[in-house]
Amino acid sequence: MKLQLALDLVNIPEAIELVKEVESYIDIVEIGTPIVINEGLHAVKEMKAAFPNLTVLADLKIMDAGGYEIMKASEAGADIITVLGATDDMTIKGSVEEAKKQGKEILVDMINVKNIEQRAKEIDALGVDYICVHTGYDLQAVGQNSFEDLQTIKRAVTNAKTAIAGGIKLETLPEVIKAGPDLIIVGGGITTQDDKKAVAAEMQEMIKQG
Ligand SMILES: O=C(CO)[C@H](O)[C@H](O)COP(=O)(O)O
Repeated sequence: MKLQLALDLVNIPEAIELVKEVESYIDIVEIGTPIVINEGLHAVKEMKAAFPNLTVLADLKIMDAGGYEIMKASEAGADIITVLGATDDMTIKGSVEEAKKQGKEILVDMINVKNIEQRAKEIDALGVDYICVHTGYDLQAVGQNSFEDLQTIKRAVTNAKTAIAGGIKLETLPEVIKAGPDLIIVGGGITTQDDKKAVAAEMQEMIKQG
C-alpha cells in the first residue's frame, strides 16, 4: 500500500515547500488538476526537477486526445498520468499505448462513473495500471465518500492496482486501509493540517502496519 499526496489548492512554490516537509513520508506526489489548470504542465516539470527521486503524478483527468496528452505530460516528467473512466475506450487505449511507449503509468479516475463494477472490468481489460475510485470535492461537500466503491473495484479488478481518493483523513484512514487498496490518495487530510509532517508520518506508519 502506497501513500500519494495530492496538491490542489497551491501554487508551484507553495507545492514545493509542502513536499519538502513531508517528502520522507510519501511515495507519490500529485500535481492536482487545479494546479495544472492554473500553471500548466510547467508545474509537473518543476516538481520533478525539485524531487527527481519522487514519483510524480499529473492529474490531467484526460477525456480526449489520450495519446497526445500522455505524450506531453511524459515530456514534462510525469511518471503517472490520470485518464477519466467515463471517457470512451479509444481514449483509454490511446493513453495506454502512449504510456507504454514512454515507460509511464496510467491511473484511471472513476469519478462520476455510474456502473462502477461493469466499467472497472472493461477498463481493467484495457491494460491500465491503476483504477481509482474517487469522490470529488463537490460530492464530498454533501457527505459522500468512495469506501463502498473501493470494495466493488477490489472484487471486479484482476490486473490493475486499485486506488482511492476523496476526503480521506487520519480518522477515516483505518477503514480505507482495512479494504486494502494498492494506493491511498490524500490531499486536504494532510495539506490543511497545522503539522503536516506529523500527520503524514502517522499516516505512513498506519499504512505500514496495514
Ligand atoms: O482530484 C482531486 C479533486 O478532484 C483531489 O486531488 C483528490 O480528491 C484528493 O484530495 P482530497 O483528499 O483533498 O479530497
